[in-house]
Amino acid sequence: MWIKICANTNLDDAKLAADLGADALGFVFAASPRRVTSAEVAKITPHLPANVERVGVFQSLDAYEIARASHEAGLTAVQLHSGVDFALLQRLHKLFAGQVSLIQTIHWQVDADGADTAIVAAQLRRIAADGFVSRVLIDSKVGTKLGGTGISFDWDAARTTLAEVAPELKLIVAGGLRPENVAEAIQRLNPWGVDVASGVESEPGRKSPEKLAAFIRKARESKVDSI
Ligand SMILES: O=C(O)c1ccccc1NCC(=O)[C@H](O)[C@H](O)COP(=O)(O)O
Repeated sequence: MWIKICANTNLDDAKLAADLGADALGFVFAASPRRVTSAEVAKITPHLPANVERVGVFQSLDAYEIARASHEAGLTAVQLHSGVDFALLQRLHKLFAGQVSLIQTIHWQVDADGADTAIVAAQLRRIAADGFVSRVLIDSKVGTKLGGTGISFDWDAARTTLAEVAPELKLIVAGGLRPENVAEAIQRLNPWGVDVASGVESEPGRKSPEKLAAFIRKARESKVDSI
């Protein structure tokens, strides 16, 4: 199970998450109480173990701005967190030429009445067909809020779509995960990875060492139900 601890804002939290066994650390460049600049991230990334991915989370920037920020911050992956923009994916795929990997976020509207199933399925099929991205992060959209919501989407409604539509994609579940529910999310959705921001914080932008340790341990220990 691949584990990403997102929305890191300082070196101590990032190092602790890496020491506890996180596979990837996220840095939010989008509008957020946890927002960081590329100059701030550039002071953190050189101190992290080489095998830990450094993922920048971006919204509403063009390909050249994302590439410049990634280079300055020392990122190894970029997570596109606004709607799916296939032209942007294609440009970044070409610009990065395999040096920085891409993660596309798809949002599951928390207050939708089933309509999201068809939208998410169509996006997954198109992403798989285009082949620019192998990892897709499924996050909750709450009203107009696109990240760091602390709210889970409807796992039961999503279960069949996520399991069957594009099995070649590596799916990462996010949105409202906490130490208390990450095992259940893994059992029910059988994702390739999990991602958390607010569920391991003591306050916005500060990680809780106890919650971090518990989240990573529970995610590592989790077993999957047969779907
Ligand atoms: O974390 C944020 O504040 C944030 C704000 C705007 C866009 C993305 C953001 N986070 C990106 C992530 O990958 C989060 O881990 C993901 O949204 C889950 O957050 P949470 O529900 O708090 O675990």
